[in-house]
Amino acid sequence: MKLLSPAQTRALDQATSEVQGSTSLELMERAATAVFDWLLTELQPAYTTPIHLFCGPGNNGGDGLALARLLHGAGYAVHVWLLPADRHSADFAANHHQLPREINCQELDAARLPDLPADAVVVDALFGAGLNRPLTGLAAAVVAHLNTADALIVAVDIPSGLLADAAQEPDNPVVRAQYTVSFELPKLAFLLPQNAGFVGEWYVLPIGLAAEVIHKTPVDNYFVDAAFMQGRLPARTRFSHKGTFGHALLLTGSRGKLGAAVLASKACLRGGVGLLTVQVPAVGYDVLQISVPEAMTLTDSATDFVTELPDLKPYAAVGIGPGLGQENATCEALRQLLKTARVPLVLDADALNLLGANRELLALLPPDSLLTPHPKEFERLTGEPARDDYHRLEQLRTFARRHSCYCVLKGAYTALATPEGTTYFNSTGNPGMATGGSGDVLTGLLLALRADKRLSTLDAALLGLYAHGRAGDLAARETGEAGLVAGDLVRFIGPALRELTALPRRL
Ligand SMILES: NC(=O)C1=CN([C@@H]2O[C@H](COP(=O)(O)OP(=O)(O)OC[C@H]3O[C@@H](n4cnc5c(N)ncnc54)[C@H](O)[C@@H]3O)[C@@H](O)[C@H]2O)[C@@H](O)CC1
Ligand SMILES: [K+]
Repeated sequence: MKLLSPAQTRALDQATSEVQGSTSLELMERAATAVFDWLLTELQPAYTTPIHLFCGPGNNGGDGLALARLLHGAGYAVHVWLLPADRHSADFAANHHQLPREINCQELDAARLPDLPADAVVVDALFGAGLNRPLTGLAAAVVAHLNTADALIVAVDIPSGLLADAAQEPDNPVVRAQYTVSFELPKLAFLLPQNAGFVGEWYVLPIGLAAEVIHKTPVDNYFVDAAFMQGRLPARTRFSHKGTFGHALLLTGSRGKLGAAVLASKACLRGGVGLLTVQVPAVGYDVLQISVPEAMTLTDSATDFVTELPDLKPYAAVGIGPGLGQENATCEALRQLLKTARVPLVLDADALNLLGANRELLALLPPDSLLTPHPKEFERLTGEPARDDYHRLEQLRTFARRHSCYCVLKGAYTALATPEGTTYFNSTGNPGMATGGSGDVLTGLLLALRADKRLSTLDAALLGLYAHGRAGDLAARETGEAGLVAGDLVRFIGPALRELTALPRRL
């Protein structure tokens, strides 16, 4: 799915009306009906549940008024609170006019803000995508009031006070919703950790906006869902052989961190690699041979850490990082790898820390390398702490452009920035995956996909991130989130990839 800017969203609304020959008021009715259906299905309020709708002066408020009418018509106990304003949008006015007289509808007054019992549902329809400055005055007081109430808050389109695609000062008033119900496409704001406390659990409801217009709208950001992944992983043909899926080399492990080497190796094999050779320090020989018999093991001349590169000729892709440690001699091996490798690279963990500590090495990164830092590793790579999540995203884009690489930023909605400046946000995964070794599994899986000669760098990266999260979701069904360990992810890579595999064409 595409992530549109507020201006593009407005343009899409208008274009939809033109293409479909409908009015913006009809579109608003569709939006309100979608929220109405969602509320009844997901929240299942009792007829006695007090539902308080807080409506602003624009179309977000118009959505709230239309929703109040629908709820009232279905027999629910609604109460409408209006934010006084000099001007109202035309569709707000139309819905205000249509509001049945029996509905209790009052203007908000700073001196007498309404009591909101704990069993009430609050609908936040104060401001939506039209917000262009921080809330002040009465609107700010209402937001503060809602945030102290125990009632359940559902934000329409976006929590009021939150900007759809830009940062705001930490003390700006923003509604803290339990649920955010948005239309057609998600917003960038929903994907960033700093907004989680405002957005809560979010839903995107289809309201039939013009697909052909969305298709033509150029964007920088994508949300990677199942539909987006369709067709990216070709099925294996009967005559495929080991060479098709490549021979991967993994440089990994140091004394006490061979578990990382084992996890990454197993993930690479489960990721479908044709052949895997693992180079570990001498101390890791038995460990690897016994734990991962499917892989070939090369040992370094050093006992405790990796210091050398084997001949790189046989390999289709090289991965480096899991459990590597940060010895100087390891750094030299990394330098050699960057200088000599002519095949796709995947760099993770200590390989990234070494790059961060020796930033002159970044100039040696071969184009199209894939880096998989988490925020702390990314900060070491840039050397500049991010002001907030939006700034960090900007840094990620700049980094990928500057170094012509694909750079991941691991997190709840892991981001992938491409050298062309596009960012993809992964949709799979769960908090159970915040556990040691999870990243090593990702590295191994990505390495397998990069060794697969059928896949572009972008598809390999998207498939790896999506399948990794999906493996976590499948594993958590069995283990629960707390009980999930990285080894469980390895077990579910196969099923996750199977779900993604394109079915052969049929007539
Ligand atoms: N995206 C879609 O496809 C659809 C959107 N609709 C709704 O329309 C909304 C956007 O409507 P609008 O563009 O009218 O915008 P809003 O309803 O978000 O509010 C805009 C109004 O608030 C004023 N305003 C902006 N910032 C303010 C501030 N800090 N303090 C006080 N006033 C402020 C503006 O001058 C304007 O009058 C969406 O969020 C959504 O709820 C739906 O009705 C129909 C479909
Ligand atoms: K809102």
